[in-house]
Amino acid sequence: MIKLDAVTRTYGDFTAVDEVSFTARPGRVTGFLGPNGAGKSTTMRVIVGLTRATSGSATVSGRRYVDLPNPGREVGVLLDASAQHAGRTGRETLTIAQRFMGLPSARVEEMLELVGLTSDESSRRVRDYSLGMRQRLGLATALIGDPGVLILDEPANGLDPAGIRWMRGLLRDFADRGGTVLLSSHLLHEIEVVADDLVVIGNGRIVAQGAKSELLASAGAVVRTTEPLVLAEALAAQGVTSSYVGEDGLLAQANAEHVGRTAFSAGVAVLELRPADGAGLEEIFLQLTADTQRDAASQTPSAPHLEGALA
Ligand SMILES: Nc1ncnc2c1ncn2[C@@H]1O[C@H](COP(=O)(O)OP(=O)(O)OP(=O)(O)O)[C@@H](O)[C@H]1O
Repeated sequence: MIKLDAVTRTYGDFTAVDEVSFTARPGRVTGFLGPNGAGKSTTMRVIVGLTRATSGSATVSGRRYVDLPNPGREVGVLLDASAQHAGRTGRETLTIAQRFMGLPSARVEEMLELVGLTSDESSRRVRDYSLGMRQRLGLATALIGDPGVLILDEPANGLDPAGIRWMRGLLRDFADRGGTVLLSSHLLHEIEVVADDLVVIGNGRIVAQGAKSELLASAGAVVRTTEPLVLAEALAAQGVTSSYVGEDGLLAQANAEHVGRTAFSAGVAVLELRPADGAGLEEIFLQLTADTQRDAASQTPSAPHLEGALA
């Protein structure tokens, strides 16, 4: 379990992380989402003691990371795959971790096999690794101590599609065996597929958190119609907010049946109608973080207010 209680980190008069509280639970994959510069990495660095919190507390398995006697046995950490020692081979990197944690030497081969690094690759120096190979090595280092908690910052970065699928299975399996996974990613589809819980951060503050299923269910329905403006007005007359998605689409804050009946009453032809949960994380993400996005084009007009929906 990872528990954050009102963690704040300031740099001068800039607040990078602002009173962040959440819990990542055993048996669940918690997806940590937010736009560039939102404070994800800083929060993760605070959890593992690489950055000091200005105030608030973060614990892993009930203790501060720095107080864990053999942290690698409790928490597997992959924050920056490029930060690994470039002059060592992959095998050397793992061997050092294995010795440091007092593990049997067989763990090195097991981990190489687990992450799919061949014998030839493991003998190359890390400086000659591709980004995907570095990620695999980073995951192997995170997992070698057989920890119960994983903290991974953008682990899918650089992985090919097969690698992403493999990692998804690995994380799912880890959580299903009772492990706790905290995972940040810009790949919203990945998070949507693998995460059980979501924590969304914008400008250093949590804007939503809760079970993914609840968060997505709160997204309403996506409807494609010949006359989105007419339908948006008909929905607004019933107090239902909606926002435009694409040229002829609306994301409405009501269930699909309600939207269908409203469209029928308004005489609008419906081309497609579905609950937003199939398509929705990107839309929800953009709406929740609309005030904090740096790219105005990514904002949807009249974004409904989901903020704090599950916080
Ligand atoms: N050492 C530092 N000194 C000053 N500002 C910092 C420092 N470290 C982080 N920040 C600032 O804190 C904010 C949060 O950065 P952080 O790296 O946590 O964001 P992020 O959500 O991980 O972003 P990204 O998705 O781009 O990786 C940014 O504005 C960043 O510039």
